[in-house]
Amino acid sequence: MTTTATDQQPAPADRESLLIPVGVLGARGRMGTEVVKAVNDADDLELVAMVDDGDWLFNVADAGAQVVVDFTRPDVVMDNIRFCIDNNIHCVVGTTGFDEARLATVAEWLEPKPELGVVIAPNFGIGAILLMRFAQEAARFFPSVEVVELHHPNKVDAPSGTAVRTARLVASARRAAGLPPVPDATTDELPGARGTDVEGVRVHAVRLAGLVAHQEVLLGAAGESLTLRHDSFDRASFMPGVLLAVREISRRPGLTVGIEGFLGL
Ligand SMILES: NC(=O)C1=CN([C@@H]2O[C@H](COP(=O)(O)OP(=O)(O)OC[C@H]3O[C@@H](n4cnc5c(N)ncnc54)[C@H](OP(=O)(O)O)[C@@H]3O)[C@@H](O)[C@H]2O)C=CC1
Ligand SMILES: O=C(O)C1=N[C@H](C(=O)O)C[C@H](O)C1
Repeated sequence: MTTTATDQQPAPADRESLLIPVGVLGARGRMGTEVVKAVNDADDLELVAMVDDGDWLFNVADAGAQVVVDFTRPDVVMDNIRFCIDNNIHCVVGTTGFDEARLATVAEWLEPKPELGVVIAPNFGIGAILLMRFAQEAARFFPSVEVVELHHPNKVDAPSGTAVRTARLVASARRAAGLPPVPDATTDELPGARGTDVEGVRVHAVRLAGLVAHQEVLLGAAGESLTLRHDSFDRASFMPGVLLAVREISRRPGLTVGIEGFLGL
């Protein structure tokens, strides 16, 4: 029997036209390699361009990419986003290094293109996203809180984007609850011993061979502590979130930070 477009399954030619053409930036990197695999394995996506350092960025536009996934480096990601916006390509960005100023710049670039979407997510792992949410929920009940992130030693940025976002979310929940500063009597300290300060929350970064991406949020009150921990043992853990963002982004114009909303959180 011949399958036609009126049957349950679209005819092969129609099916091809339904595939989302995807380009990957940083395609030969640790995350990029995994994204290339995930896109190739997805029935509804088509990998049309792979670009890495030294490659011609115009390849993604020439190949007709509708969505670009960027896992490159903090020092190049802004140029990549600008290029995609100029070329009317939706962006799914996992690269770290975004502060408020950078986010505001991207939002400004998007203003003249109201149909375009850019999602910037410090972490696409579902467990990591839930950990951030749980930490935010717990924050108001505990006077003390610190964040510890642990990563592979090839990571160039510290602390991790996820840790910075977690600390900001926790700090915001503490402010909303009217909590005083975290108690800390330290006056005598070797540089770095207390980590870095993100909006009043101490963040510590560990780099260790054998690790991938891990984070703990330690919360303390009189006589008790709560430890929230997430482990990405394999970069495959980020792929369901990346693919969800690729599929959703054309329906989410403007700038989105984090994929919590895509998950119904
Ligand atoms: N949001 C999330 O869920 C996750 C985010 N990340 C973040 O993603 C980023 C990448 O991480 P990771 O894959 O481990 O890093 P890698 O260094 O393994 O990969 C980055 C790749 O991008 C390449 N690159 C550099 N400049 C350009 C450019 N201008 N255009 C295209 N490609 C370029 C690099 O080449 P070269 O090596 O020659 O510089 C490298 O191949 C980091 O910021 C990391 O923190 C990581 C995991 C999960
Ligand atoms: O570089 C990594 O590996 C990771 N980077 C992201 C971050 O900085 O938060 C996400 C995850 O932690 C893995």
